[in-house]
Amino acid sequence: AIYNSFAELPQNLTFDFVIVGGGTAGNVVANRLTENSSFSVLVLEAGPSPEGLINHTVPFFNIFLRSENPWDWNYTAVSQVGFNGRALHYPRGRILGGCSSMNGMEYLRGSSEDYDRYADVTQDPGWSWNGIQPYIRKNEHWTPPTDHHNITGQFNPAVHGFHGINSVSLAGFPSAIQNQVILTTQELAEEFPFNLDSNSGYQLGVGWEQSTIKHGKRSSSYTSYLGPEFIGRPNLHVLLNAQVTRLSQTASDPPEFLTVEFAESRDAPRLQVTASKEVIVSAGSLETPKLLLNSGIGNASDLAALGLETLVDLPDVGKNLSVMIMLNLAYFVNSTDTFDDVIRNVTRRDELLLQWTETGGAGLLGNGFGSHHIYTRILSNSTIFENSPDPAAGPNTAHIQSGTSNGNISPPPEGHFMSMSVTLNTPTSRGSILLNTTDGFDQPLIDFGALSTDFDIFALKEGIRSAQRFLGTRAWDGYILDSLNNITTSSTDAELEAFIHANSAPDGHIVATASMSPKAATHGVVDPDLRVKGTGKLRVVDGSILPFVPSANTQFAVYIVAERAADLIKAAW
Ligand SMILES: Cc1cc2nc3c(=O)[nH]c(=O)nc-3n(C[C@H](O)[C@H](O)[C@H](O)COP(=O)(O)OP(=O)(O)OC[C@H]3O[C@@H](n4cnc5c(N)ncnc54)[C@H](O)[C@@H]3O)c2cc1C
Repeated sequence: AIYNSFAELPQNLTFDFVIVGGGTAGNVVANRLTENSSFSVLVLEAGPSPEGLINHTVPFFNIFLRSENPWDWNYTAVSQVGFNGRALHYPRGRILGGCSSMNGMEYLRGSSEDYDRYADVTQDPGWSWNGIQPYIRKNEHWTPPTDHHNITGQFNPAVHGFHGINSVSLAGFPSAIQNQVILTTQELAEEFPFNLDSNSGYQLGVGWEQSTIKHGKRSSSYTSYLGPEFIGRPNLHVLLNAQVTRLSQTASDPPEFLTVEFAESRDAPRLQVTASKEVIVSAGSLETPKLLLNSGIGNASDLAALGLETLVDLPDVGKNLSVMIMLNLAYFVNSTDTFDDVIRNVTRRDELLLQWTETGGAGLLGNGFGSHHIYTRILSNSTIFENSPDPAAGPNTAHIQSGTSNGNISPPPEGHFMSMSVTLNTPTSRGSILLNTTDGFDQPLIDFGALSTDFDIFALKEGIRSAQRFLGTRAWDGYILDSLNNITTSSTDAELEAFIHANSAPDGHIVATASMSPKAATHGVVDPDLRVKGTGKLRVVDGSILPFVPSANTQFAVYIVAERAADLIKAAW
């Protein structure tokens, strides 16, 4: 069951596994471990349930969850030189389901080379593209779109799972720009070939957007993995409003940390629970390193500087942070059939919400805001590669990802738009998560290290130029009127660089703060079985263990990590 307070949790329970964080990964692990009725699991989640919160359920409304709100950790990152000194709000879900309860729902797998690289750098073939195939099938439940249109030619059924837990679907509402997008793939077929399914392992080209949406409603790790058919299991317990502040050492040689300290609020008494088998930290790429550091697991000199005793000297905790960087290009269009009015006109929004409610999820609101994804590479003879090695996982892995949308997600009061995102999928800049204080309720210092390499700036410039070539085809003639951002094909390199520093931002795809590495390696934080190095009975299972971002948004990779981790844990016990 799900409990709102510690007082509600039956006091006679004991737990084999305690999972810190009921987010994207944590709920998968909880579900899979409790398939074994002899395992008892407690999930401790800092936030509340999304039940009844319309902005979390209506897919299109995810755009209203990007600024400060009560279901967010409301982080402010440290000011970034690469962003002209801007200190940005950085959204993360503080709610059951974690970021899967508030993200953009885009379902993107990246390239097969991304996973083969994970296998290479960890020396564990289980993380390869072939190795993860069973977990793709366990996770994915392909679902028809709400309008039941003919989806032949919009995806490849052979690469999808139809019997998994988390729903994935194509949009159930046509986008007014979809024909122009497809025409562009014909007109500039060499640079932008149509790709029947960018999720096949071969991602390059232009594919239809797939989203974690079920019948016009968000499918998150909460709605799926803790769905009604699972949550009644007598061995599955989820405690909300329980923020874990520290893990306490319970054994040495190797050190174990089976006692978990948590509290319902900053000033509330600290409570404790002890697992008998393992503690699994699934608090996400920001809170996981913070928790390890607060528990004395991390770089000895960083810990000493805060007066913390080092119990396990693990220098890479919180280091190597890698995050994708994105820009949004918006263009005035010769049409009023865009979604801009849905965002700025409450009456229009209410009409559509009524339609969504009455039809059980149909219409524009039952979808995300994108239409297609475009994956491109920087040409291999490009000058940047004279001094910077190619950071992509392989020759078929995109450096840049773009998305087309029939509107602007933050439109000015007047005008109608189409927009193209430009995202750096292979960032080479690295940042860090460090403790600011030793209070588990305080925010960590989040330093993206953004745009600190020549490659990253070069790649974003190329991404803008590529978007301009995409929109410069006959397909868009007479439709695109003007650039909202004053970025044109005659903008100079210097103007593009100024635009990038002034406007780019990290997106939600952040990894590597508790990276996996080979078993014997002294670098990294977890081994390929996701055990924290130098400890016993302690694992990390979430986005933080990925040593590189895949060349795609990260929820898919996190679901797969969690599915495989659950199997590894079951096998161990
Ligand atoms: C705004 C936004 C949009 C995104 N859009 C997309 C998208 O469209 N497609 C895509 O693929 N990916 C997207 N992502 C990224 C993707 O959602 C994340 O990579 C993924 O969900 C992270 O999963 P996780 O399990 O690592 O962490 P989370 O899902 O963040 O889970 C961590 C959980 O732990 C809880 N927690 C943290 N600390 C504690 C503590 N001390 N005690 C108790 N509980 C704690 C949190 O509240 C949270 O529930 C987006 C992310 C954001 C923020």
